Parts: sequence; C-alpha cells; structure tokens
Amino acid sequence: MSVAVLGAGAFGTALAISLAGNGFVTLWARSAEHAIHMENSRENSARLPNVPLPPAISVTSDIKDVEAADIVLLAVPMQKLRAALTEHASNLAGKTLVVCCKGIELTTGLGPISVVRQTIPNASPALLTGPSFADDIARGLPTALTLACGDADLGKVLQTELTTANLRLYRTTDVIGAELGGALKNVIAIGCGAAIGAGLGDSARAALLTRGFAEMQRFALMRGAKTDTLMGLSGLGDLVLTCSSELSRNYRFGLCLGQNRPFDTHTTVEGVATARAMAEIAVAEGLDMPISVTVADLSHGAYSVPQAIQSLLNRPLKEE
Ligand SMILES: NC(=O)C1=CN([C@@H]2O[C@H](COP(=O)(O)OP(=O)(O)OC[C@H]3O[C@@H](n4cnc5c(N)ncnc54)[C@H](O)[C@@H]3O)[C@@H](O)[C@H]2O)C=CC1
Ligand SMILES: O=C(CO)COP(=O)(O)O
Repeated sequence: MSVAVLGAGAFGTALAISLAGNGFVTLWARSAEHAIHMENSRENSARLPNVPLPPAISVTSDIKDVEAADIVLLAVPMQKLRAALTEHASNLAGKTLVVCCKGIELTTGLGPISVVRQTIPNASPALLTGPSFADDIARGLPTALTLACGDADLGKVLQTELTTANLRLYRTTDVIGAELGGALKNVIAIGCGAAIGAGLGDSARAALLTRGFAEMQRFALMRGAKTDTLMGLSGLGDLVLTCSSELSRNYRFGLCLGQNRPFDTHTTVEGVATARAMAEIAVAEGLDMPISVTVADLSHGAYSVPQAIQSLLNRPLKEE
C-alpha cells in the first residue's frame, strides 16, 4: 500500500525516513519553498538537520500527490489538526488517516481521532503514538510505538504496513487510552522540567512523575480508557521518556519555566494547550488533578514556580 506523510516537521520527516526503508514515501510540506528546498538538498535542515533523506522519499507541496496514497500519516501539531483536515477534506476523503499528534484540542476538549471523525467522517482513523524522539527514529535507532485503531482488522494491516526495520509497532483497539496517554504525559513532563529547572532535585521529579501518572489514569479511566493501555508504551512508556530527557521540548519548556528563562515561542510544545484543556475538563468533571492544573497555571504565567510548589506541598494529606 502506498504511504504519504502530511506535515514535514520533525516527526513527519523522521517517520518518512523510517518508512522509506519499506518503499516509496511521499512527504508533503505546506510551504512550496520548504518542499523544493528539501527535495533539492535531500535534508530537512529546519527541523531535522544532518539526517539525509533517502532516495525513496519524494517531497512535495502538491496535495494531489497525497491524494494518490492509500495511507496518510498526519504529522501536524494537535491544535493545527482541524485546520489541516478541513483545508484538505476533499483530498483526504475515504482514506486511512493515521494521526501522529499528541494532545487534546483546546476549543473542544476532543482528541485527534474525534477531530478526524468530525472533519472527514468517511475516513478510517488510527493513531500512532508512544515513546520516540524524531531524531532517534530518523537515525534508525530502535523504537517501539503503539498503533491504535478501533477497527481491529485495519489495525493489523496498519501494524504490518508501518512497521519498519527499526520501528516496531504494537497494536491496540483502545484508541482513547492511547490518545490520552500521549496527550497527558506532555503536561506532566512540563511539571518535571520545571521541578528540575528550579533545582528541586530528582526525588521531587520522581514524586511528580508518579503522582502525575495517577492523575493521567484518573482522567483517562473516566473517559473510558483501559488501564493496560496506560501502563504500556503510549502511557507510562512515553511519560518516562518525556519526563527524563532534554530531547523533549515539553521537558525543556518546563526547565525554562523553572529557571525563569524565556523559551522559543515557535517551538511546538503540545503540553501547554493540553494542560489548559485538561484543567478545564477536570474542573467541569470534578476530578482532582492538582499537578495538571498547577502546570496549566504555571504555563500561562498565572503562578510562579515557588507559588506552584507551595500550593502542591500544602494540600491536605491523603492515602496513596
Ligand atoms: N518531534 C518528535 O520527536 C515527536 C513529535 N510527535 C508529535 O508530532 C506532532 C508534530 O510534531 P513535530 O513534527 O515535532 O512538530 P514540528 O513543529 O517540528 O512540525 C510541525 C509541522 O506541522 C506543519 N503544520 C502546522 N500547521 C499546519 C497546517 N495547518 N497544515 C499543514 N501543516 C501544518 C508545520 O509547517 C510543521 O512542518 C506533535 O503532536 C508532536 O507531539 C510525536 C512523537 C515524537
Ligand atoms: O512525544 C515525544 C516523545 O515521545 C516528543 O516529545 P516532545 O514533544 O516533548 O519533544
């Protein structure tokens, strides 16, 4: 089956590089200038420098080239997904659409699969998520991800089509669990980065990660996720990676908050909008999510780091 990747940022380019080991891949960039530059230089110098694009990748800005593919991977930021799908709805109608973004839509509280269902109702949606940095995938380092698809048969097909020499896919039909694990871990990673940035130490990070995971489970189970999914690659696996590596943009954003330093506003940091969406839902549903709500306040400047620490430490004592 033919594959196209819509979105030529860090992750889209890395996935295209990995998939090129299986056969021809179309990589679509919305900017014609960017596409021509990548096609000629055989590199995405803006987002994934120093990794050559294999000959099996064709870079284009013509959406008709994406229309020709059977499977389209959507590698755009969560808050841009609806706009991208709406703009290209007629080209993507009826296709198998594998969403690769992690987050909750701020304006609706929906995850990426629901956004696909609303914008292109006759598409077959799936989700690719889990612990992986674009740079690691692009360099061919071993990686394991979750392929979530509500249609079990289609999930098996996609697992086979999208597994590559170094990228091993596990499948699940628990789309909600996979979506929420990937979305919520970014919020906790911001909190862990802030703790390390403020000099609170590794013990504080372990506490935030563990209690943050409890919040992730509380939120996801309320929305119908399965515990096993949260304990797997797309939940705990990605949480551990993102809370412990400076390769993570969410973690680095948190580090800057903790150190009171500015952060590049053009960098994709999914956890900021997701924290806000999650905090709003938690309040509406009466869920106790103190770390996530604190991260939302911290990320938007409503709290300073010392205030955030005090508010978490002063909470009433309770059972674990
Ligand atoms: N970079 C990484 O290591 C990983 C990223 N992801 C997820 O992948 C998603 C994308 O992240 P990155 O590629 O890293 O971000 P990025 O910032 O490197 O690239 C985003 C790309 O989306 C494009 N884009 C934005 N709005 C668009 C629109 N309306 N239509 C078409 N294209 C549009 C931008 O031009 C850019 O090329 C995020 O949800 C992220 O959480 C998941 C796993 C790893
Ligand atoms: O999702 C990721 C790792 O699995 C990438 O994390 P960042 O978006 O924080 O860079």
